[in-house]
Amino acid sequence: MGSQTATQIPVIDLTGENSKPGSSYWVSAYKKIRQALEQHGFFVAEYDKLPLELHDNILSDVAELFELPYETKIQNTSDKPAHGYIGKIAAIPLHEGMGIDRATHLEECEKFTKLMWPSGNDRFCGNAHNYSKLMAELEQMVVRMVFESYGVSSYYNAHVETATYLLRFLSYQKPEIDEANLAFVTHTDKSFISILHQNHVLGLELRTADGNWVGFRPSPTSFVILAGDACMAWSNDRVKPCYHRVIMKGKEARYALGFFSFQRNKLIEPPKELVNEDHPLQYKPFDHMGLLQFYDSVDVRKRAEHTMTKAYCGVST
Ligand SMILES: O=C(O)CCC(=O)C(=O)O
Ligand SMILES: [Fe+2]
Repeated sequence: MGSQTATQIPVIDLTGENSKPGSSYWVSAYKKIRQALEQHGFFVAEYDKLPLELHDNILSDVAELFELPYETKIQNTSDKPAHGYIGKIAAIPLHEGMGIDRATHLEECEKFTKLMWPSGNDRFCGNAHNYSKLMAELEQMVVRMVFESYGVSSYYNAHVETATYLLRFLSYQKPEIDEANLAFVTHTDKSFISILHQNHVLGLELRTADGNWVGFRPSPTSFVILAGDACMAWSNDRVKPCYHRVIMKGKEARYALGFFSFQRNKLIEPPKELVNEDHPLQYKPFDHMGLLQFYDSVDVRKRAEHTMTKAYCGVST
């Protein structure tokens, strides 16, 4: 713990008894989480509920998934932007991604597995589903802490009821030339919260409040928690969304899992408690999928910018 390359990476221990709501540690942890999200838009959670065996198995499942033929992988389609197969992008040729929408539902994991392995792959399906359930628990713990830190826990249950989760499998092939290769462009996520987890290969970089890029040092119990644009808008601009990117170097492939929360069938708006004279209302109520579609419609260079959320649903001044 505390083993991150730069001192600026906030690491928050959510292991063991620490994840018990109401404990004195819980209160100090949510204060630190709020501070980290307001300052940098991310923190690293130390979390011990993912068994080491599942960590190892799901990452080898991801490697196996990307070995499937291209024709099979492109079957992973979605009507939602950035939810299905992504690959062969000229600017980031090392990257491929695939996704299971509503991955906490077993039938969605089954549907995906059947598409990829028509003769079945129970191990993959079970691992994807179990991983998603554990990540949903972690996401909900973080959201609960954020809501408590702002004194708006009365909104928490309704928020969780309308949450939906996307699990993405991410692959970055080893670069042919051993120099810094941009493998995922600098961007903020459009999610509410994102959780990134990965194998031992370095590459993920996060931008801190002072504008420095810091490298994430992975471990089986480390999870990067990022605030997305939707969380920024919900918090009425208190939380900062985190800019991040992937740079590949070296001789090994990097496999990672992205777990993204969204709100569905309900408009997102800042709780009235977060709007006052010092913090005038910044966003109109907005539909989360509408935000994704808007991002998908704007110029590709603008797509990575969190300011597009203002363009979509900002209150004009
Ligand atoms: O590979 C990673 O860790 C980052 C992926 C990412 O930023 C994303 O899918 O939004
Ligand atoms: Fe991202």
